Amino acid sequence: ASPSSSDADAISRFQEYLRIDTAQPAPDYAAAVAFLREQAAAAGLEARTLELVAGKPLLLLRWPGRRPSLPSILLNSHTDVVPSEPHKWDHLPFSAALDEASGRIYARGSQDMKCVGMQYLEAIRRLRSAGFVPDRNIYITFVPDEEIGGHQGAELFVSSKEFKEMNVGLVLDEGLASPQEEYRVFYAERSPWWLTIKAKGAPGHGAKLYDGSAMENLMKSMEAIRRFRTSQFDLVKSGEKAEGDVVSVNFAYLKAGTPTPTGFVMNLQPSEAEVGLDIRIPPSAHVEALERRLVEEWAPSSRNLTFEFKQKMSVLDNFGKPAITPADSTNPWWLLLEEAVKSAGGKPGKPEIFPASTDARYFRKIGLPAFGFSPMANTPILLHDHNEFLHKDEYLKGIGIYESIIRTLATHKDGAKDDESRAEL
Ligand code: MET
Ligand SMILES: [Zn+2]
Ligand SMILES: [Zn+2]
Repeated sequence: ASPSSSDADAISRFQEYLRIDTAQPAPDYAAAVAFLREQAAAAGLEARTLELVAGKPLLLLRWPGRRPSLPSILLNSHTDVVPSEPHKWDHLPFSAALDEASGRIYARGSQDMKCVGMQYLEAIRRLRSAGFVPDRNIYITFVPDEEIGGHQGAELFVSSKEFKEMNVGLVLDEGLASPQEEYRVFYAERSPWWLTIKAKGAPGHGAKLYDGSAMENLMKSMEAIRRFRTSQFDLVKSGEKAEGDVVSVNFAYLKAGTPTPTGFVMNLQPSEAEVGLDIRIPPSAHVEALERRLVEEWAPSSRNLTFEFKQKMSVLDNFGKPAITPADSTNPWWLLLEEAVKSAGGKPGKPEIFPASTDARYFRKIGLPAFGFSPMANTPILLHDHNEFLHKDEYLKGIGIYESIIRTLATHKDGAKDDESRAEL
């Protein structure tokens, strides 16, 4: 096949994966795994489906290395995607429509992160047909449930016997699109806290001004939360701090009022009100201070408020230190990754803290180095947004970047005596 026809085939395969509806809360994991197993077979990979939790398959692929005792490389991606509001998109989120005029492929998951999973497989196909054989074992995992916290996905997997037998030395997981020409690389991430704050208060006539209503109790909290949010956002706006270095707080939902079949009662002040918060905490944050702020300022029981965590992840690893992967010359894997991106013609950016959260935290927690990287340059950041898209040429370029990365990381640098750090890998 000519290079252009194989590119067209690669695009079609990407579209096929994108068309599988794996949106939470009811992802079609069976269809995704069936499709990916076919792709793995075509790439000549060994495949196992681990059902660590019934109905939540985790696909584990292996490209055996010449020297399987060396630490292996794990290329991870998640198969689930976040929900969407289909009617608000220009192209339906699971149509994977290729807009011929612009070259954009529109789909939920086109950036987050079905692109990366398929690019791993396409890169391996190409390396194989070029006759490349890895020194190390290369593992590729497709994990469930990342978008709801990964507890029955990556978190379970890292403590499985299958994982321990893999002798993983380095993990690659997702990053973010970059509107500039530099590819973004992430060495740590913020930890998510998802919590609800509930207010109770005296009900009463809608015409009456009085203290201690549920709405008033909750609004005072929301004002305090907003002041804090503004203080953090200002640090980003002024350029003093990066997005991943501040605490973000956003309101996810509001729930209050007395519903009727035709709307809400207007002249009744409700006895309960509730808000949902998405908070992200950088590895360096003073967590105790934030917890105190929550108890004393945002949800004080004195104002009839209670809070409940739906998700509370720690910023620390198993040794009590911030879970970060060194991204400098002390880490030979970092040097190899940078070199591989450059030699494929890409520009790696300055390493950053991922502002959202990924499964990489579970690998970092147990002390493994993990980098977040999704090769999408010159692309607006649209994950979790309407009209998420990836340009087909960026997708194809990304395959080339992974060819270089996999080739470089898979190759054991024998006799690199001039470079002590490398000899350790
Ligand atoms: N990746 C998702 C996010 O950052 C889920 C994180 S786990 C709570 O929102
Ligand atoms: Zn993701
Ligand atoms: Zn996501």
